[in-house]
Amino acid sequence: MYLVSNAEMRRLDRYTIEEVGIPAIVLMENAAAGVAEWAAELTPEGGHIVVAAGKGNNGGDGLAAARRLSSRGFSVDVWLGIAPDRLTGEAATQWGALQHWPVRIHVDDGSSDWRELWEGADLIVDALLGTGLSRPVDARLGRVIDAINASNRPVLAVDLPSGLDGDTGRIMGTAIRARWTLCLGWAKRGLVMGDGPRCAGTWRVWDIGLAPKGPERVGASRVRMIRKEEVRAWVPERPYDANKGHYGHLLVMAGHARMWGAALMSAVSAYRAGAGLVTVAVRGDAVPPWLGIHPELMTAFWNLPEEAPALVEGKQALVVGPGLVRFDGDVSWLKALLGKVRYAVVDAGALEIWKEAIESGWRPSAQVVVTPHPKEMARLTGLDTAEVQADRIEVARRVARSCGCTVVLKGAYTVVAGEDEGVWVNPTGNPGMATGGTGDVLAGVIGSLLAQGLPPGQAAAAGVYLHGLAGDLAAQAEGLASMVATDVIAQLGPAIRQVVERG
Ligand SMILES: NC(=O)C1=CN([C@@H]2O[C@H](COP(=O)(O)OP(=O)(O)OC[C@H]3O[C@@H](n4cnc5c(N)ncnc54)[C@H](O)[C@@H]3O)[C@@H](O)[C@H]2O)[C@H](O)CC1
Ligand SMILES: [K+]
Repeated sequence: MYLVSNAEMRRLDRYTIEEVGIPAIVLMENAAAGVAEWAAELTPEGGHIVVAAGKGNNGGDGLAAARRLSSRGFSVDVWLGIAPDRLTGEAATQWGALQHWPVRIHVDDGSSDWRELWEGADLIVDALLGTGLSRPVDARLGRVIDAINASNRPVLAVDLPSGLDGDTGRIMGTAIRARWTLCLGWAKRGLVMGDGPRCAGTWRVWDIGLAPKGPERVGASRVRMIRKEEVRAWVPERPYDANKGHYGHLLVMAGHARMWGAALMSAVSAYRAGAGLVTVAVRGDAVPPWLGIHPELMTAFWNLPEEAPALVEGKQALVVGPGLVRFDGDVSWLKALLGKVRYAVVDAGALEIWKEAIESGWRPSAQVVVTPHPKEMARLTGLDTAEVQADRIEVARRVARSCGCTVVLKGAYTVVAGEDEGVWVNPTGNPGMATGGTGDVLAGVIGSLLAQGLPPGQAAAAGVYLHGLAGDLAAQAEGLASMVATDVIAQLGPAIRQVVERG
């Protein structure tokens, strides 16, 4: 499923209308059918629905939905934010049609906030502004948006919560806080960035009949949500004659001393995600007692940085960094390491070292997946965290392009940017995953998929999807506040089963 910008959406609409020949009013009717369908599901039978309609096509969608909801037996009020004679195009057509249905109509007087109207609704349909938002919301419309929010009545937003920028997810002055959003045609980027997740509530995409080849034809940039079906196709199969050699050997170079748990969690997660063999590289020369919790793990020993590269020989992939602290000479050590393996995940403690090496002009022969969280990304790019968060997709894409690697920018709606400019956004996961160790788990899962032979983009996208899904299952079992990283590990198996098994 594509995630498009406002400008791309306009091109996609135009392509279907002008080149494919489906009239705009048909698309609007399709949109309205979806809005009416969901609104009807959300409202008690015969309940009271108030539609807030703006002056453009988003308002037109709302007017058409009002008509349909009235026909379905709901009591409908329509509020219009512009003098009716100033409506144009399809919205004007919808206004004309609406006059033949028994709905109560209110036209904005420019001064009141219509508080009582909103407070009396079982459901408010927000059709004030959609992809046409082009400037901050003015005082007049702002007053109404604030009153709708203050009413605390449930809101279903049409296409986008009004006031939210569809490109960036930024609130333009003020914005509707919707409980649900029906996104029309294609998903909009603003839903997964900035304030989008907070303003849009639960959202889904409704097919309004746009031509499926549109994104290719109009040259939409390749930003997509990761779908379960894709992940299913990527996860390696387990034929009856499988042996562990088919599923790769991963080396985990990670935490020691106070952060040994990072190594353990990465390594166990890698096994849970299907790796054939996992070796943990241990500083020192004795097997630490904590490794005994998981006797399926293998160990390799090293003391001096220059001993590290030899350990990766014969392994299909490497995870380096979780819980790792810096030590002298580490730039050349990491360079040597990334010269001896095909695939690597560079995470946490290794990211700074990797940055230094990259800035000196060096490029690894390994295909690298880096997994920064927003703060680490800020350090990598010299931006501040807010700047990273304000433009997650483009920041990730830029680093992927300039460093020649795959970038996983963690956080709500994790972004995966491939070397080839393709971007995936992950729909799974929840705020319960903001707990120590979940990043180590992710590094292990991606490393595992790399060891099993998935190319970096797929390993990263499948990894974040499965990791998030395991987190969702852990949240179901333990609750958002109580779940911990080992709960996520415990749910990796059920998550993979859910993806691999059809249905
Ligand atoms: N085009 C199509 O074929 C389809 C569009 N659909 C829906 O239409 C909207 C986009 O419609 P558009 O008329 O382009 O814009 P809006 O309705 O979002 O905005 C209306 C109007 O408002 C003005 N405006 C911009 N910013 C502000 C502001 N801050 N305050 C007040 N007014 C503002 C601007 O001049 C706009 O012209 C899309 O989201 C869909 O809902 C249908 O789905 C069918 C196909
Ligand atoms: K809207």
